Amino acid sequence: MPDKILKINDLAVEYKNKGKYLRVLEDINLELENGEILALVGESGSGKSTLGKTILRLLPDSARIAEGSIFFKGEDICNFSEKKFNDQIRGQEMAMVIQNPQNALNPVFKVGTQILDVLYFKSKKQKSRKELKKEAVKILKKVGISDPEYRFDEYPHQFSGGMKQRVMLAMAFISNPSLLIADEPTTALDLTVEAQILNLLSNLVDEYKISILYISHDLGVVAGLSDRIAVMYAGKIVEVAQTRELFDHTNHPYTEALLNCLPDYQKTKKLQTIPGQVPDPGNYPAGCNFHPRCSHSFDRCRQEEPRLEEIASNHYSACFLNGL
Ligand SMILES: Nc1ncnc2c1ncn2[C@@H]1O[C@H](COP(=O)(O)OP(=O)(O)OP(=O)(O)O)[C@@H](O)[C@H]1O
Repeated sequence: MPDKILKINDLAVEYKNKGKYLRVLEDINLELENGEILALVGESGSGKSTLGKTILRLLPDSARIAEGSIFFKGEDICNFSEKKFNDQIRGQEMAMVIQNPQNALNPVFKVGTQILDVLYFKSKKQKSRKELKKEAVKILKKVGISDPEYRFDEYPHQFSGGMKQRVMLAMAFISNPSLLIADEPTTALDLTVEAQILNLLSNLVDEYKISILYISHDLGVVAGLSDRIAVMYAGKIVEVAQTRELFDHTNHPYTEALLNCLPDYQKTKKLQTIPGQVPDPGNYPAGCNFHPRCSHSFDRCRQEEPRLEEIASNHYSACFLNGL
């Protein structure tokens, strides 16, 4: 099996808006090793979710892959038919957890029934739901739901946000996927529950040895979880490095600005923001997309687009400051 579970080459994605395609992702090159947790970080609107949805083919009809390829376990999955992708990849080899589990769980069915459904399809309809109930209860227990036999017969609205996210993780792991795309799974939770879910995720990763693309707007959250971090801005990856390296030797001014925005719990400095906003697709500036918000920008940044370049071992950054 190839070392890289996922290899994205020169990917560009567009959404149709008022009859015109606008580019939302451009020049995306990313690789994910087996068993690696790669965090995708950036402000709202930078294109993180679009990338996750592109990999899992969950884009709306108004979107298209304009360029590039996505190799999963050595095969270009962009060439798979919808049926092949559905039968072999989505929900089997790749699973997803999203920010709001409320939207993923069906409110009219008991939580246990929804887990049973997943187990039933995993058994290729060979086992009866009665047989599978023991397994479902075991799974609920494994993800930290106390009193699982009783909880099995409850409805999603009777579960807290953290419990619902535990259930979503349980359902995602049932098919033993090789890749999990986690799109801000803890954003709607309070800090202590968030920490519990991150711990649960780490434990599941250790046990199942899967790869994770973890989408977050918060560098603080991914610091203790990810092996590597890719920072996105306005549809492009601007910096990629091992987590420790990214924090210790931050290169791109955008990454630096994101780090400066992390809350200071000692309260020794004021809460920082990045002036301005992520530009909308179709309104990207000439040159470097970040230059209007960058305090280090100079003439070249306004004229040319910087490309990702290796600035240290396995550390890539797209900034003209590196050439000075
Ligand atoms: N269905 C859509 N049609 C048109 N444009 C879209 C659509 N979905 C997203 N976009 C645009 O694509 C850009 C990237 O959005 P995306 O949701 O991928 O960013 P994000 O980094 O995940 O942000 P958030 O954390 O807020 O979800 C944004 O400018 C957004 O407005």
